[in-house]
Amino acid sequence: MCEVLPGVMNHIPGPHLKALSCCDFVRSFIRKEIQSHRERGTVDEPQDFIDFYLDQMAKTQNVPDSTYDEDNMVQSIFDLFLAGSETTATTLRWALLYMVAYPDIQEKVQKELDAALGPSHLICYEDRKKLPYTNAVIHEIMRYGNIVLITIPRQAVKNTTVLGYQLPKGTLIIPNLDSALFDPKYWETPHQFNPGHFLDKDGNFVAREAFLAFSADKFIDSHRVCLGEVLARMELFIIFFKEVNTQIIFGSTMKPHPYKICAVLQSLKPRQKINAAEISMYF
Ligand code: HEM
Repeated sequence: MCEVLPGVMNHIPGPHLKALSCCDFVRSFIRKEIQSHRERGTVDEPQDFIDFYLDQMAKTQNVPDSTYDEDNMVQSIFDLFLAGSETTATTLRWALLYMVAYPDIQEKVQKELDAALGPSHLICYEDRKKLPYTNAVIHEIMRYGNIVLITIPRQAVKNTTVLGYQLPKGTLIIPNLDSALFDPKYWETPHQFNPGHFLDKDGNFVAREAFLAFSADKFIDSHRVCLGEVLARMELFIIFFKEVNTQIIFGSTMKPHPYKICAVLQSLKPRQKINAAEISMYF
């Protein structure tokens, strides 16, 4: 309703007003950032997204119908915040919960980390190649957590065929990722948390065709994918490592119910599972 009738909804009381005011807050923060980039004047040597966008705005200022303007830049940055923060944070909340719920798996991850890297190692994304079990656990957290049930709605730009179905130009397409992530045709035990889904018989990591947590593009021949997939994979790997190795605790996605968790610093105690009761936090 807010998108269809924004003028009206702004005047009707209700919880959506708080959400709208939070959006306004983020947009005004972004505008201030853009202003400070303008004042810093680094457009000749662009350092980040805002610099590149300002550069592009300058280059296209005489191009009729150019879509590079400040309002679009604000919305693009807003989208990156929205799409990029809640998704990763929610996945990490599932990660913590599953590690508590499956202590045997947590222990295997810790053993693999200790054997491959040692407790004080500074992790980098490349290290995932030495950690097939940990990598498989992260993938299984994403599959089983299934935080984005359906993707962003898309529209067929021409008459097309998807999985044998004829879709005329203009058809609205909403891929259901949930159905692929739990499809018994592709997963041996779809309704169990089983890192073995991503391991071969020798314990090597294997990518799975039906792992569509970031997009359904492989199946529907779409060019739209998650823009932040690589960043998200890196963040998840590094923060998950930190969670398990040091036992640090920490919108529209499938979140776990609020839970209480306890964390014990590895440096203070002999290595143990996340289940002791020294520090507790609400999420
Ligand atoms: C666990 C983390 C994440 C998951 C599971 C996830 C999942 C998804 C999914 C399923 C889509 C829809 C793709 C489609 O329509 O086929 C999407 C789109 C998108 N994601 Fe992510 N995402 C994650 C993290 C991120 C991060 C870190 C960023 C950026 C910093 C990001 C930016 C975007 C953007 C901009 C789109 C829209 C792309 C477009 O419409 O062309 N995502 N994401």
